[in-house]
Amino acid sequence: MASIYTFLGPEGTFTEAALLQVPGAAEAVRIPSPNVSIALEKVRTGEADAAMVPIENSVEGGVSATLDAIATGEPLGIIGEKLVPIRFVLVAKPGLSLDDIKVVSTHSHAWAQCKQWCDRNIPKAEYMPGSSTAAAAVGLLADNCPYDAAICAPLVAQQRGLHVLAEDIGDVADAVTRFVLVSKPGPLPAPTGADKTTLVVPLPEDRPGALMEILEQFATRGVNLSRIESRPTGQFLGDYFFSIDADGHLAEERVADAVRGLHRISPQLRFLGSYPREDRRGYTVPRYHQDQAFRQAHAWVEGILKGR
Ligand SMILES: O=C(O)C(=O)Cc1ccccc1
Repeated sequence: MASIYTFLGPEGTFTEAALLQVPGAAEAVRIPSPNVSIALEKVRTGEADAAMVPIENSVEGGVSATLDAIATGEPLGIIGEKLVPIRFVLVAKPGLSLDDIKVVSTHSHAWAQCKQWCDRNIPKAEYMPGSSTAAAAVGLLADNCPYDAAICAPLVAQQRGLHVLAEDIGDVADAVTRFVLVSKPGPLPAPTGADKTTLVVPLPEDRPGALMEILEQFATRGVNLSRIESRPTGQFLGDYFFSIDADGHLAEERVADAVRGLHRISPQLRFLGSYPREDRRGYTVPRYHQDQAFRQAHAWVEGILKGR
């Protein structure tokens, strides 16, 4: 287990709440980072052993800052995931009421998840992007803060004694955010039967069917995908990579075989990790995609080649 953790800070973010679910993290050293890139860089340089960062949520989809920062630079590995139910509160400078709110700051995903509430209750308020919900909330305590209110977790509002104007302002009652624990590449966590594998696959060539060829590698081996997102590489217009989560562990033959297939098509792919699913949801693998079927098929071909 890691002994020094970093996370998207400051104290009181949803990301810190996710980190505190990791056994031992509450007693370990926890260094806040001002953004996801800096958190991952601390792992690359060895300043931290592992970083907790948001990757996906049930309302907004993928967290682009994380998908991009993990896809480039010195390779990193995902060793675990945590799911956190998200509840938002609106905090404001003392003395203000809803009608006084002209500018609101928060993390872009929090804003997207409270948009309908804001349209209904503070329709004139403009949005000012913040690096995290907690950074926006704590900013209200500074002199000359350029915004009037922030959307954040109840925890940071309570910790900092902030003036709460409204509670439970999320548009979707059961919103959940998924966070991943990232370290330097190393041995994979053992397979549990309910695992996830994360990959970054650059689209090999701009030609008809290139994406279908990538998807076929999973489909023909019975590997289900739970997330696929395209992100621009930043090199030139129209150049994309795919960030993919697949059900299963690299130690399973069907996943390994799919990843080998992907490597033939897109040799620059990145394997980011195989790790236990937080929801422990297993998957049914038909007989012909199970390890034994792969091994028998392999042995059968070997036998023919050896003249048996
Ligand atoms: O800003 C935070 O508190 C975070 O941890 C990122 C985030 C933002 C919105 C929903 C979930 C996580």
